[in-house]
Amino acid sequence: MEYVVEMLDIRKEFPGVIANDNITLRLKKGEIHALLGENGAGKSTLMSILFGLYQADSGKIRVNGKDVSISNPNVANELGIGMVHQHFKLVHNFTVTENIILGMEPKAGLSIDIKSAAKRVKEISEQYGLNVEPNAKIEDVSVGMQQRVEILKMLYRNADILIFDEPTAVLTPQEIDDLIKIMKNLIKEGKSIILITHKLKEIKAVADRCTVIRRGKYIGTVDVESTSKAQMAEMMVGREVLFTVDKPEKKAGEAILKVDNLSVKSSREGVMAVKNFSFEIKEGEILGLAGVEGNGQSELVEAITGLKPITSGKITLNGKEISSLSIRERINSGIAHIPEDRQKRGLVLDYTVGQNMVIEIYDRKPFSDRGLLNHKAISEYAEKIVEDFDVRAGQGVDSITRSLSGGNQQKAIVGREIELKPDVLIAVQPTRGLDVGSIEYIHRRLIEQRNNGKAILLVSLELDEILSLSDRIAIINNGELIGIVNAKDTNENEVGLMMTGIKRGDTD
Ligand SMILES: Nc1ncnc2c1ncn2[C@@H]1O[C@H](COP(=O)(O)OP(=O)(O)OP(=O)(O)O)[C@@H](O)[C@H]1O
Repeated sequence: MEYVVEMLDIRKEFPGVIANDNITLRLKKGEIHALLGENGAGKSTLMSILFGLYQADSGKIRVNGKDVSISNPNVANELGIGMVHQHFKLVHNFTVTENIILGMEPKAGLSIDIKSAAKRVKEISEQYGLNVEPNAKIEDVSVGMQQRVEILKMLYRNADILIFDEPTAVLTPQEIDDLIKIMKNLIKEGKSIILITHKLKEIKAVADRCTVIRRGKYIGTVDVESTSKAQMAEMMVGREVLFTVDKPEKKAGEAILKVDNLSVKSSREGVMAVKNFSFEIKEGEILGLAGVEGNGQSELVEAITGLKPITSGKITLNGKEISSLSIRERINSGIAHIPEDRQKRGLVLDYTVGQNMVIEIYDRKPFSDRGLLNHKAISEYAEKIVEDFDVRAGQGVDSITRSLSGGNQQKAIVGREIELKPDVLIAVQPTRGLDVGSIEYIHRRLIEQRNNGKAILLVSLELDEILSLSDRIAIINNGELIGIVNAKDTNENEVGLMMTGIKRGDTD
């Protein structure tokens, strides 16, 4: 049997949008098959249909050659289909093993024996090189490890058709390399994989074939080895994508944001997350903050935006100290923030897109006047953001935000914050989860802000992004400033080395 899964002419409509418009995808046994498409193209919907979370309006699914009807995820499991979602579904105060057996029916009359379950978890972990400790608590392990627990959960249920939905979006570069090895091991052991990712580099590194969809429609399936990244990008977006941004030379002006000797506590008792950290960002400058995840970047950003109190030091905006101002007062003074976690901090998912676009400024004129909301002004303002940033939503600004695809939610936040025209924009992972076309657009808008004399703090785990957008790069390690270098006179190797704590000159 050549194909383990055949999804034929799958159609799924939501109010105002055809998410899947007769899509066909065929997965061969033993291959890694990438599924590529713009934000909102319909990838998650298609995979949710395969996993039994949604029902197709029409079309056919065959598994191992047989017609099947996948009415819910239990049926998918019985057919050997497993899925690792973008947002993990683990219970934090349970152990790895407890999470893995959670929801499994005990065999008639027998309770599940945790000890033998832990033993089997260990065996599977060793067989696939997952390195998971069965008795560790989820709250104590890294995000990369949590993902491996999700992988183990599928393997424990004997899944051999594995769906990964943007698995690398939450991982550090090292964890990405490890995941690539794990996926290759899985294939060696006879599994077949569907991989959703926006990163063409990853598709090139692991996938055998790639199916491309655009606006719900099937565009084609290509052999990855003989197709270039540019060709795949063009199939996906429908136009040529430039992988570089144009950044004109510019002399930076006066310092807008100044951080002096800042120290911030970590959420772990007795530990400082940021230690005596100082830098400034000038008018017309992008300062990149590079570091391995968890080295104090989040706390630094929280301290500047007012989400977390500082322990000592000073933060000044346009010459005025803001260290003890509230979040809203800081926004009103000219700080905007694209947060790390769009679902927790960025958006209220049950509000409409329109409401979310004015969430920080609805009490200003013209959006409200003497306590009355001006719905027309709010809609017009929101519609402009949605149009400029190409936020695709079935019912435009009236769509409930939860119904937007992940990437479109991200574009909405980025648009909202840039549109505030802030003096300082704190942009944390601004392009996480975005397709290459949208990344290109957001990069252009960030550079435009800089060219207009605004200051930007760019926090990103993508070194390529830091190096191509920043004017200067500050490197953080273990909460300390390792150094600030000019982007023009450095490279990935040097910044990578500094991220491990080695100062410039230390190696001479
Ligand atoms: N439950 C829902 N209700 C209404 N519309 C929905 C729902 N789920 C998805 N959609 C719409 O269907 C379209 C496809 O969304 P989907 O999440 O499948 O895209 P995607 O390709 O996975 O995007 P991304 O790369 O941004 O994650 C989008 O326009 C989205 O707004």
